[in-house]
Amino acid sequence: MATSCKKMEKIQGHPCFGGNHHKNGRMHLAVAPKCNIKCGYCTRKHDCANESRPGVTSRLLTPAEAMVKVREVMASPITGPMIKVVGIAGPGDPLFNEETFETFRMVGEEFPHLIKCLSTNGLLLPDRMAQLKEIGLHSLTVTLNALDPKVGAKIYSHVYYEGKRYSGEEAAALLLMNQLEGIAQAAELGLTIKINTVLIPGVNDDQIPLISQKVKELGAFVMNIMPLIPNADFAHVVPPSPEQIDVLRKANEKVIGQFAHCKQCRSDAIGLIGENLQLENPKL
Ligand SMILES: C[S@+](CC[C@H](N)C(=O)[O-])C[C@H]1O[C@@H](n2cnc3c(N)ncnc32)[C@H](O)[C@@H]1O
Ligand code: SF4
Repeated sequence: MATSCKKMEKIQGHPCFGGNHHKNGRMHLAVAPKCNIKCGYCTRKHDCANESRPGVTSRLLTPAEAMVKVREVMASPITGPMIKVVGIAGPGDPLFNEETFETFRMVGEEFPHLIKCLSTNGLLLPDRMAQLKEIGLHSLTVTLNALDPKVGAKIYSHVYYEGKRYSGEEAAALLLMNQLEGIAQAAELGLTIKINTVLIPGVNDDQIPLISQKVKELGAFVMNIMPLIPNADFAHVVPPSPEQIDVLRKANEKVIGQFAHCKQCRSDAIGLIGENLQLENPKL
């Protein structure tokens, strides 16, 4: 399907989907604390202003507090002109928190020109797709680390779905089924889809080419192969070097476009990619 002009315009405004990342910024709203799965590399316990990695936030916001922040950021001469995207990326899983939907509704009413963007592990994508359509989501990022449930079982210790806790291969297979179905539905809806894949050396190396092929077929726009930040169960794993990531991206770019500017942002980052103006100016 050809990408429409309106869609292209929005993609060009989005720094995390190949848009101009020197000019266009994003604002993450940390309104989603709970998560419904457990990735072996994830830790959300620390709150350190100097630490910049996914899952870290200085303070959780309620939807009303998030709106106060959006108004301040949009009114500021420093950030107002650069912010094109409002994203919800945690610190937990946005689809598992009602606050995500409430916040997007309020943002849409007051700032309809801001691009709405969300990152998820994908478990609830099929269940939440109608709501994502209703709030006018534009860009969706899904983290997909394995196509083989045997590999998935090494990454995910449990999955909590419809009131039941799953573990092992059963958990990984359930997560995968919903991720693939969710990506297909999102593509059908016309969302711009990025796939995050965390490279965990010795665990999911062989999954990367399979994932790139599969998500291209399903209609994803771009892939973001990210290096593991050694933490939690994977604290002992030596992370891949930037050169290794580069080689992998090059090997897969013929299959699907590769995003190369990811700075593995915090859940409350504001500014250009790699920047968090909030930390420099807590008033923001
Ligand atoms: C902005 S998203 C958060 C949304 C959702 N919780 C998820 O995991 O998809 C954060 C991204 O950083 C990844 N991430 C979290 N901890 C990480 C770590 N220690 N090393 C590398 N990537 C990590 C997640 O897998 C996800 O792709
Ligand atoms: S889905 Fe995201 S928030 Fe949940 S455990 Fe994994 S990385 Fe952490």
